[in-house]
Amino acid sequence: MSFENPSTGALKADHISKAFGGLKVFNDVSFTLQPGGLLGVIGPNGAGKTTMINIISGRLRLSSGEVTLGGTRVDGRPVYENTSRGLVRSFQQTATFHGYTIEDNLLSALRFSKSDLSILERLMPLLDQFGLKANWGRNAEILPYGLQKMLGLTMALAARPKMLLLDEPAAGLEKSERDNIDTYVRFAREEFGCGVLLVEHDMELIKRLCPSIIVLDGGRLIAEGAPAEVLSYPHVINAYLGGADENEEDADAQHS
Ligand SMILES: Nc1ncnc2c1ncn2[C@@H]1O[C@H](COP(=O)(O)OP(=O)(O)OP(=O)(O)O)[C@@H](O)[C@H]1O
Repeated sequence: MSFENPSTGALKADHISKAFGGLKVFNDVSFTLQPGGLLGVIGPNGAGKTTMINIISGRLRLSSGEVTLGGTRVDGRPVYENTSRGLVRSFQQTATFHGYTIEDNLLSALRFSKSDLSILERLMPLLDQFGLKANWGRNAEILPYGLQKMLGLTMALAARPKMLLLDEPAAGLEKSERDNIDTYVRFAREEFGCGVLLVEHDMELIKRLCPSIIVLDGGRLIAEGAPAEVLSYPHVINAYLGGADENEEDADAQHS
Protein backbone atom coordinates (compact mmCIF):
# COMPACT_ATOMS: atom_id res chain seq x y z
CA MET A 1 0.00 0.00 0.00
CA SER A 2 1.21 3.51 -0.72
CA PHE A 3 0.47 6.67 1.19
CA GLU A 4 2.26 8.89 -1.30
CA ASN A 5 0.43 10.94 -3.89
CA PRO A 6 1.51 9.50 -7.27
CA SER A 7 1.47 12.91 -8.90
CA THR A 8 3.91 14.43 -6.41
CA GLY A 9 6.07 11.46 -5.37
CA ALA A 10 9.50 10.35 -6.51
CA LEU A 11 10.18 8.25 -9.59
CA LYS A 12 12.05 5.14 -8.46
CA ALA A 13 13.69 2.45 -10.53
CA ASP A 14 14.28 -0.50 -8.23
CA HIS A 15 16.74 -3.17 -9.42
CA ILE A 16 15.42 -3.04 -12.97
CA SER A 17 16.69 -5.42 -15.66
CA LYS A 18 15.74 -5.80 -19.31
CA ALA A 19 16.70 -8.47 -21.82
CA PHE A 20 15.61 -8.92 -25.41
CA GLY A 21 15.86 -12.70 -25.79
CA GLY A 22 19.46 -13.48 -24.85
CA LEU A 23 20.58 -9.84 -25.06
CA LYS A 24 20.76 -8.23 -21.62
CA VAL A 25 20.29 -4.51 -22.24
CA PHE A 26 20.62 -3.52 -18.60
CA ASN A 27 20.93 -5.38 -15.38
CA ASP A 28 19.99 -4.51 -11.80
CA VAL A 29 19.86 -0.73 -12.24
CA SER A 30 18.41 1.43 -9.45
CA PHE A 31 17.98 5.19 -9.14
CA THR A 32 15.60 7.77 -7.71
CA LEU A 33 14.42 11.03 -9.25
CA GLN A 34 12.90 13.30 -6.62
CA PRO A 35 9.81 15.39 -7.45
CA GLY A 36 11.00 18.55 -9.19
CA GLY A 37 14.52 17.11 -9.45
CA LEU A 38 16.79 16.77 -12.46
CA LEU A 39 18.80 13.63 -13.16
CA GLY A 40 21.03 13.18 -16.21
CA VAL A 41 21.50 9.76 -17.81
CA ILE A 42 24.53 9.22 -20.00
CA GLY A 43 26.21 6.23 -21.60
CA PRO A 44 27.70 5.18 -24.92
CA ASN A 45 25.54 4.20 -27.89
CA GLY A 46 23.59 1.04 -27.17
CA ALA A 47 23.92 1.41 -23.38
CA GLY A 48 20.16 1.03 -22.95
CA LYS A 49 19.09 4.64 -22.31
CA THR A 50 16.17 4.73 -24.76
CA THR A 51 15.07 1.27 -23.66
CA MET A 52 14.95 2.58 -20.09
CA ILE A 53 12.70 5.47 -21.14
CA ASN A 54 10.50 3.03 -23.07
CA ILE A 55 10.13 0.95 -19.93
CA ILE A 56 9.44 3.80 -17.54
CA SER A 57 6.83 5.29 -19.86
CA GLY A 58 5.09 1.92 -20.28
CA ARG A 59 6.06 1.18 -23.89
CA LEU A 60 8.12 -1.90 -23.00
CA ARG A 61 7.91 -4.44 -20.20
CA LEU A 62 10.67 -5.05 -17.67
CA SER A 63 12.33 -8.45 -17.28
CA SER A 64 12.65 -7.91 -13.51
CA GLY A 65 12.52 -5.14 -10.91
CA GLU A 66 9.98 -2.36 -10.76
CA VAL A 67 9.48 1.33 -11.48
CA THR A 68 7.22 3.36 -9.23
CA LEU A 69 5.95 6.93 -9.22
CA GLY A 70 4.98 8.08 -5.75
CA GLY A 71 4.83 4.44 -4.69
CA THR A 72 2.51 3.39 -7.54
CA ARG A 73 3.87 0.86 -10.02
CA VAL A 74 4.17 2.39 -13.51
CA ASP A 75 6.21 -0.14 -15.49
CA GLY A 76 4.04 -2.44 -17.58
CA ARG A 77 1.14 0.02 -17.40
CA PRO A 78 -0.34 1.47 -20.61
CA VAL A 79 1.32 4.65 -21.86
CA TYR A 80 -1.96 6.63 -21.74
CA GLU A 81 -2.43 5.66 -18.10
CA ASN A 82 1.09 6.80 -17.17
CA THR A 83 0.63 10.00 -19.18
CA SER A 84 -2.49 10.77 -17.17
CA ARG A 85 -0.39 10.26 -14.00
CA GLY A 86 1.94 12.97 -15.30
CA LEU A 87 4.68 10.66 -16.57
CA VAL A 88 5.46 12.06 -20.00
CA ARG A 89 8.26 11.26 -22.45
CA SER A 90 9.78 12.94 -25.48
CA PHE A 91 11.27 11.16 -28.49
CA GLN A 92 14.78 11.24 -29.94
CA GLN A 93 13.36 11.90 -33.41
CA THR A 94 10.83 14.65 -34.04
CA ALA A 95 7.36 13.56 -32.97
CA THR A 96 4.92 15.90 -34.66
CA PHE A 97 1.90 15.16 -36.85
CA HIS A 98 3.07 15.75 -40.39
CA GLY A 99 0.69 17.56 -42.71
CA TYR A 100 -0.63 19.62 -39.78
CA THR A 101 0.20 23.16 -38.72
CA ILE A 102 1.95 24.09 -35.48
CA GLU A 103 -1.39 25.16 -34.06
CA ASP A 104 -3.07 21.86 -35.06
CA ASN A 105 -0.21 19.86 -33.57
CA LEU A 106 -0.49 21.65 -30.24
CA LEU A 107 -4.28 21.39 -30.17
CA SER A 108 -4.01 17.65 -30.89
CA ALA A 109 -1.50 17.26 -28.05
CA LEU A 110 -3.94 19.05 -25.73
CA ARG A 111 -6.78 16.79 -26.85
CA PHE A 112 -4.78 13.58 -26.39
CA SER A 113 -3.82 14.53 -22.87
CA LYS A 114 -7.29 15.91 -22.04
CA SER A 115 -5.77 19.31 -21.26
CA ASP A 116 -7.60 22.57 -21.86
CA LEU A 117 -6.65 25.72 -23.76
CA SER A 118 -5.27 27.39 -20.63
CA ILE A 119 -2.20 25.14 -21.02
CA LEU A 120 -1.59 26.67 -24.44
CA GLU A 121 -1.59 30.12 -22.81
CA ARG A 122 1.00 28.90 -20.32
CA LEU A 123 3.15 27.58 -23.17
CA MET A 124 3.01 30.83 -25.16
CA PRO A 125 6.24 32.38 -23.78
CA LEU A 126 8.09 29.24 -24.85
CA LEU A 127 6.39 29.11 -28.25
CA ASP A 128 7.31 32.73 -28.77
CA GLN A 129 10.92 32.28 -27.76
CA PHE A 130 11.45 29.23 -30.00
CA GLY A 131 9.96 31.01 -33.04
CA LEU A 132 6.97 28.66 -33.15
CA LYS A 133 4.43 31.44 -32.59
CA ALA A 134 5.81 33.30 -35.60
CA ASN A 135 5.18 30.19 -37.73
CA TRP A 136 1.80 29.34 -36.19
CA GLY A 137 -0.10 28.48 -39.38
CA ARG A 138 2.76 26.69 -41.16
CA ASN A 139 2.81 22.99 -41.87
CA ALA A 140 5.08 21.33 -39.27
CA GLU A 141 6.49 19.03 -41.94
CA ILE A 142 8.25 21.81 -43.81
CA LEU A 143 9.70 23.57 -40.78
CA PRO A 144 13.47 23.45 -40.22
CA TYR A 145 14.47 20.44 -38.09
CA GLY A 146 15.29 22.60 -35.05
CA LEU A 147 11.78 24.07 -35.02
CA GLN A 148 10.17 20.65 -35.46
CA LYS A 149 12.19 19.36 -32.53
CA MET A 150 11.17 22.23 -30.26
CA LEU A 151 7.54 21.77 -31.33
CA GLY A 152 7.68 18.09 -30.34
CA LEU A 153 9.22 18.97 -26.98
CA THR A 154 6.66 21.71 -26.33
CA MET A 155 3.87 19.26 -27.19
CA ALA A 156 5.13 17.00 -24.39
CA LEU A 157 4.37 19.84 -21.96
CA ALA A 158 0.74 19.96 -23.12
CA ALA A 159 0.18 16.91 -20.90
CA ARG A 160 1.16 18.91 -17.77
CA PRO A 161 3.96 16.52 -16.81
CA LYS A 162 5.00 15.81 -13.25
CA MET A 163 7.92 13.74 -14.47
CA LEU A 164 9.37 14.45 -17.89
CA LEU A 165 11.51 11.82 -19.62
CA LEU A 166 13.64 13.51 -22.28
CA ASP A 167 15.35 11.27 -24.83
CA GLU A 168 18.29 13.18 -26.30
CA PRO A 169 16.50 16.50 -26.75
CA ALA A 170 19.63 18.14 -28.23
CA ALA A 171 20.22 15.42 -30.85
CA GLY A 172 20.25 16.85 -34.36
CA LEU A 173 20.20 20.47 -33.17
CA GLU A 174 22.80 22.98 -34.35
CA LYS A 175 25.16 24.15 -31.62
CA SER A 176 23.47 27.57 -31.72
CA GLU A 177 20.06 25.96 -31.10
CA ARG A 178 21.07 24.00 -28.02
CA ASP A 179 20.45 26.88 -25.62
CA ASN A 180 16.78 26.24 -26.41
CA ILE A 181 17.06 23.01 -24.43
CA ASP A 182 18.32 24.90 -21.38
CA THR A 183 15.36 27.27 -21.73
CA TYR A 184 12.95 24.36 -22.19
CA VAL A 185 14.14 22.41 -19.16
CA ARG A 186 14.14 25.52 -16.97
CA PHE A 187 10.62 26.41 -18.15
CA ALA A 188 9.30 22.87 -17.58
CA ARG A 189 10.62 22.85 -14.04
CA GLU A 190 9.53 26.37 -13.14
CA GLU A 191 6.13 26.42 -14.87
CA PHE A 192 5.09 22.82 -14.20
CA GLY A 193 7.31 22.01 -11.23
CA CYS A 194 8.17 18.76 -12.89
CA GLY A 195 11.08 16.42 -12.36
CA VAL A 196 13.24 15.77 -15.43
CA LEU A 197 15.11 12.62 -16.45
CA LEU A 198 17.51 13.86 -19.11
CA VAL A 199 19.09 11.30 -21.43
CA GLU A 200 21.72 13.13 -23.44
CA HIS A 201 25.03 12.75 -25.27
CA ASP A 202 25.85 16.47 -25.18
CA MET A 203 28.17 16.61 -22.17
CA GLU A 204 28.28 20.41 -22.09
CA LEU A 205 24.50 20.44 -21.75
CA ILE A 206 24.65 17.74 -19.07
CA LYS A 207 27.29 19.69 -17.12
CA ARG A 208 25.33 22.94 -17.43
CA LEU A 209 21.99 21.52 -16.34
CA CYS A 210 22.32 18.47 -14.13
CA PRO A 211 23.27 18.51 -10.47
CA SER A 212 23.70 14.74 -10.70
CA ILE A 213 23.96 12.03 -13.31
CA ILE A 214 24.05 8.26 -13.68
CA VAL A 215 26.21 6.46 -16.21
CA LEU A 216 25.10 3.28 -17.98
CA ASP A 217 27.54 1.03 -19.76
CA GLY A 218 27.24 -2.54 -20.93
CA GLY A 219 23.95 -2.91 -19.07
CA ARG A 220 25.28 -1.74 -15.71
CA LEU A 221 25.08 1.49 -13.77
CA ILE A 222 28.80 2.21 -13.51
CA ALA A 223 28.83 5.62 -11.80
CA GLU A 224 26.62 8.26 -10.26
CA GLY A 225 27.12 11.70 -8.76
CA ALA A 226 27.93 15.26 -9.81
CA PRO A 227 28.86 15.49 -13.53
CA ALA A 228 32.22 17.21 -13.05
CA GLU A 229 33.35 14.43 -10.74
CA VAL A 230 31.76 11.49 -12.56
CA LEU A 231 33.07 12.57 -15.96
CA SER A 232 36.61 12.54 -14.60
CA TYR A 233 36.45 8.87 -13.49
CA PRO A 234 38.82 6.77 -15.65
CA HIS A 235 36.27 3.96 -16.05
CA VAL A 236 33.66 6.45 -17.30
CA ILE A 237 36.12 8.01 -19.75
CA ASN A 238 37.08 4.50 -20.82
CA ALA A 239 33.43 3.54 -21.40
CA TYR A 240 33.01 6.52 -23.70
CA LEU A 241 36.26 6.29 -25.57
CA GLY A 242 36.24 2.48 -25.73
CA GLY A 243 39.82 2.71 -24.47
CA ALA A 244 42.34 -0.05 -23.96
CA ASP A 245 41.34 -3.27 -22.26
CA GLU A 246 42.02 -3.12 -18.49
CA ASN A 247 44.38 -6.09 -18.69
CA GLU A 248 46.34 -4.37 -21.43
CA GLU A 249 46.58 -1.27 -19.23
CA ASP A 250 47.84 -3.39 -16.34
CA ALA A 251 50.40 -4.98 -18.62
CA ASP A 252 51.49 -1.55 -19.89
CA ALA A 253 51.85 -0.31 -16.32
CA GLN A 254 54.02 -3.29 -15.41
CA HIS A 255 56.33 -2.64 -18.35
CA SER A 256 56.72 1.08 -17.76
N1 LIG B 1 13.09 -4.11 -29.53
C1 LIG B 1 14.36 -4.52 -29.43
N2 LIG B 1 14.69 -5.79 -29.71
C2 LIG B 1 15.97 -6.24 -29.60
N3 LIG B 1 17.00 -5.45 -29.22
C3 LIG B 1 16.74 -4.17 -28.95
C4 LIG B 1 15.41 -3.62 -29.03
N4 LIG B 1 15.45 -2.30 -28.68
C5 LIG B 1 16.74 -2.04 -28.39
N5 LIG B 1 17.51 -3.14 -28.55
C6 LIG B 1 18.94 -3.26 -28.29
O1 LIG B 1 19.15 -2.83 -26.96
C7 LIG B 1 20.39 -2.15 -26.85
C8 LIG B 1 20.16 -0.81 -26.21
O2 LIG B 1 19.50 0.06 -27.15
P1 LIG B 1 19.06 1.53 -26.75
O3 LIG B 1 18.45 2.14 -27.97
O4 LIG B 1 18.25 1.49 -25.53
O5 LIG B 1 20.46 2.19 -26.44
P2 LIG B 1 20.80 3.75 -26.20
O6 LIG B 1 21.67 3.80 -24.99
O7 LIG B 1 19.56 4.55 -26.17
O8 LIG B 1 21.64 4.06 -27.49
P3 LIG B 1 21.82 5.49 -28.28
O9 LIG B 1 22.64 6.37 -27.39
O10 LIG B 1 22.54 5.09 -29.51
O11 LIG B 1 20.44 6.04 -28.55
C9 LIG B 1 20.99 -2.09 -28.24
O12 LIG B 1 21.90 -3.16 -28.36
C10 LIG B 1 19.78 -2.30 -29.14
O13 LIG B 1 20.15 -2.89 -30.36
